[in-house]
Amino acid sequence: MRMIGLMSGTSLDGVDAVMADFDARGHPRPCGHVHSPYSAELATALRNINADSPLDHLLALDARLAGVYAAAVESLLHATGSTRREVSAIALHGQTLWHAPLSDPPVTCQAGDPSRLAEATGLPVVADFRQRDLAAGGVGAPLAPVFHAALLGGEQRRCVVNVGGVANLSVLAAGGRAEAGFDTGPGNALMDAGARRYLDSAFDRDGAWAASGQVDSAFLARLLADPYFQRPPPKSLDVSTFDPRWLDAHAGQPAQPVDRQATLLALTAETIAAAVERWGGGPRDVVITGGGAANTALCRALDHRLGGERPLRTSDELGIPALQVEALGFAWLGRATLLGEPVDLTAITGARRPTVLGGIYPA
Ligand SMILES: Nc1ncnc2c1ncn2[C@@H]1O[C@H](COP(=O)(O)OP(=O)(O)OP(=O)(O)O)[C@@H](O)[C@H]1O
Ligand SMILES: CC(=O)N[C@H]1[C@@H]2OC[C@@H](O2)[C@@H](O)[C@@H]1O[C@H](C)C(=O)O
Repeated sequence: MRMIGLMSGTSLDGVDAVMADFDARGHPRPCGHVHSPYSAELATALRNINADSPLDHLLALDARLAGVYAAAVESLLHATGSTRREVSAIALHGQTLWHAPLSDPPVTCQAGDPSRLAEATGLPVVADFRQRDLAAGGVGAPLAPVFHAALLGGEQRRCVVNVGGVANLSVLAAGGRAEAGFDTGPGNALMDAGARRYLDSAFDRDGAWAASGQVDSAFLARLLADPYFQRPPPKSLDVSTFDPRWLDAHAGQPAQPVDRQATLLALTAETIAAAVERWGGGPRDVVITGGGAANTALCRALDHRLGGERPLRTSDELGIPALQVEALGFAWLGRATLLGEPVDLTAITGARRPTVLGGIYPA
């Protein structure tokens, strides 16, 4: 079976589209990747969504994103020389506009109308993966632990950390089963906001700017006092939880922007390392995926902070490029949906029972 996985995450950098071939045992092999960046205007429109955004504006973005996804699929088909007939379906994460698993009722929304995507591409689309988990009593995220187990699980106990806009951890038991997983806190989003503001750049390449500043330990301690970091799993975040307003609500910010950036990098490294230590369950190796794996200063800080005998590795070293893991993972989830296979997130999201995730929109 050949699937297309589409992931557009909380960094709002664009869409990762991955072609995945599954072997008879259901193991996916990535065989093509394109990244289609969002225009600056679209990224800003998405970033500015809030509780007061008008419904017609949200619906227009929903329709518009479907067009962006359709264009990414066309680019991927072209880049891989594949025809539509070879592809079973597209698995679409969509763009999270809202995620409030603790509100009453719990809600989550991923935009990018799957009906329009099916119509535009002529391919079936599997989408809305998080809704069923919420309906079954789960917190709707992270879903990654189950596909991290399938893609990156091994003989040894292992923690996999994805550093996107938000960071999330998967705890894999020896043999590969996912035994826990949750969002640890900020990933790149706060650092990206600093880079946009002070470097006029989408992100701080290699974390070089942050690495040239001084960590403000007192300010870092105030940020680390946020109760989210101590709360036991299951737990998941909306990107708006740890946003620049959250940061600005803390007194005593470093006077120099570069020191603030250094402190934000330390915050991401510290909250991930503390989560691994507290909930990672005994000796393990740690693998990093997502865009944060390209931030060499962050990897250095995390490796140093973990201080383990085994050095931090990127998923590239296990054969799956860090920027492709999530899109490949959604291809894996989409295949399970097509086959009617329930996914067991009970130990991760707190769902009451395994469910078949997502909806199928026929071609
Ligand atoms: N060379 C690099 N140096 C530093 N940071 C980088 C580099 N390349 C990518 N990044 C970071 O990775 C981010 C994109 O990561 P990724 O695509 O994993 O995020 P995402 O999928 O949007 O997020 P999420 O996992 O939260 O849904 C960029 O916004 C940037 O912060
Ligand atoms: C609601 C939502 O979109 N959550 C994302 C986000 O980005 C990282 C982290 O927060 C994770 O919980 C999740 O994405 C991955 C793919 C997941 O579900 O595992």
